[in-house]
Amino acid sequence: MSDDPLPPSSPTPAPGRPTVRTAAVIPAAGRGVRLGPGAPKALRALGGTPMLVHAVRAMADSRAVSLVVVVAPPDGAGEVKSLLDAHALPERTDVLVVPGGDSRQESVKRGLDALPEGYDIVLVHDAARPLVPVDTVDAVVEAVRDGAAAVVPALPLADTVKQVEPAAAPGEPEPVVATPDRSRLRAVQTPQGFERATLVRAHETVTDDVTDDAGMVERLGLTVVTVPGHEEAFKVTRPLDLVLAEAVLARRRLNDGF
Ligand SMILES: Nc1ccn([C@@H]2O[C@H](COP(=O)(O)OP(=O)(O)OP(=O)(O)O)[C@@H](O)[C@H]2O)c(=O)n1
Ligand SMILES: C[C@](O)(CO)[C@H](O)COP(=O)(O)O
Repeated sequence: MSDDPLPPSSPTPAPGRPTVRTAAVIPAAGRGVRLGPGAPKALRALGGTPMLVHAVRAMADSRAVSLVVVVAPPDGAGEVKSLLDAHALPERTDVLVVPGGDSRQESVKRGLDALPEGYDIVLVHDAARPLVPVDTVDAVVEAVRDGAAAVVPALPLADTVKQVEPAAAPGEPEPVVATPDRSRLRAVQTPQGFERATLVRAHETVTDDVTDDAGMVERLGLTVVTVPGHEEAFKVTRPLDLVLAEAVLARRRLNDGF
């Protein structure tokens, strides 16, 4: 099994600013149905190393992050713990493993419930985004440190987006009802960063199905801000994404000389 050395990292707190501790919650309890049959997605190999290990390292590579809470498949917490014990992480990073739930939202909530006191900034990062660069992680942390309640990495869209009505019956066409102004749309990634109290309140208050944590904060009526996302922070969702992730990793290894 390949076990790459850790790349160097990132931001030091501005002089005179109190150190605010940051934890990352990694929801990794999904099955990965869209990726096809196999082990739970987070445990599948990317460059010979489980995707989850890449994601944990991506968080731990940021000097801002001192605790990573991994939310494991419900019956797989022991396996995930052994897996992480077997891979190198920076000594400054503590890791907790907790069992997840039936939805991403529930898994994140379980991770939040396990967070010890003393962490005032929380990142939520999909295990399915194993290749997010450390600069993106640091930009999110910086924006929360600068006072934002919630921060998302965001990219402009390459495709035009259509809003459709559901098909009248399976196999029937979906009528297009609108073409939103693309210049004002963004595809958002993770890690998303939050003041801990805001994220906890969102998860205690919002009960409807929202596909990202920042969306839950929006439901509280609070402002979410963006920082530039990164193409390599894409989510491994379908089989082609895994091919792309392997190619990105191979290019990095070539550039890094190993
Ligand atoms: N019950 C769940 C469902 C999802 N996730 C996590 O949420 C992240 C984003 O979800 P997604 O990419 O949709 O993963 P899956 O739910 O595994 O994918 P699919 O919908 O194809 O099954 C992933 O890291 C996934 O492990 C989770 O922790 N708990
Ligand atoms: C959180 C997220 O990755 C932001 O783009 C996304 O909403 C997760 O969606 P999924 O369908 O649960 O993968």
